[in-house]
Amino acid sequence: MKIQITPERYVAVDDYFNSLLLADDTIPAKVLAHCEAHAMPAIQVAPNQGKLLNLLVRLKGAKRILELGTLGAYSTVWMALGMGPDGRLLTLDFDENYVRVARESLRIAAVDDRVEIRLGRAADLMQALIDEGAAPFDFIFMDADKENNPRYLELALKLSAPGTVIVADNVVRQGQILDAHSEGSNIKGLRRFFDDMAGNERLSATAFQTVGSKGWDGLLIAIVNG
Ligand SMILES: C[S@@+](CC[C@H](N)C(=O)[O-])C[C@H]1O[C@@H](n2cnc3c(N)ncnc32)[C@H](O)[C@@H]1O
Repeated sequence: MKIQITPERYVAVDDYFNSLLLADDTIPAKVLAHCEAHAMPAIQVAPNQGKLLNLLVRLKGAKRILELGTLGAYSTVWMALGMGPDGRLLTLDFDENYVRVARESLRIAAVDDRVEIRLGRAADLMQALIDEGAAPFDFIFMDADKENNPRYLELALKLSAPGTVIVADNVVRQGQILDAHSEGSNIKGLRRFFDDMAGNERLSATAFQTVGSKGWDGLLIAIVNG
């Protein structure tokens, strides 16, 4: 039998896995429904990627998490549920309307006691954390504008310690990452980000492609070396 590889088939495989493996994850599902009801752009992580973040947080035993790019707090909630009640998560976004929806998401998920949202430009807020001598984070999820990823990496390293895990979303962008001559600011930013990763002895990293409901994209996962 010749198997047809189609976008629909990738989505069907995700649906199959999610129906079995995410069936008990009812809280993030409620948060996603809340985001959809408020017409948030559907640019949040896919459910199986949210679960991956949750598992990575648990594998790491992360108790201090920084997120760049909150949107409706869907990924935030997945990570907050993974770190448990004694963890603290700080998430940054510059869009007041998104933050309003996100605050409600945190209440729906009952994690508002352990998650703080700061409103502003991610780079400015990260610099403020450095200036105030914030303790290192043990997990950093980069999911704001990709144009500034090189700057975010530089700042993230100042907010890290050996063992800090850094995850970055949307690093494939339908394969556009291969376009060395792209004029797109996001692709330029991502390509510089990969160059900076590659040339940095403090980091060990890998990246992989994802397909499914979010199209063809990918994640990068890195650890700060000891
Ligand atoms: C892809 S969405 C985040 C999705 C979210 N992490 C999730 O998976 O549920 C990107 C978010 O980054 C925010 N953003 C973009 N540029 C930013 C910047 N320079 N500073 C702060 N937030 C920014 C946008 O407002 C948007 O909410």
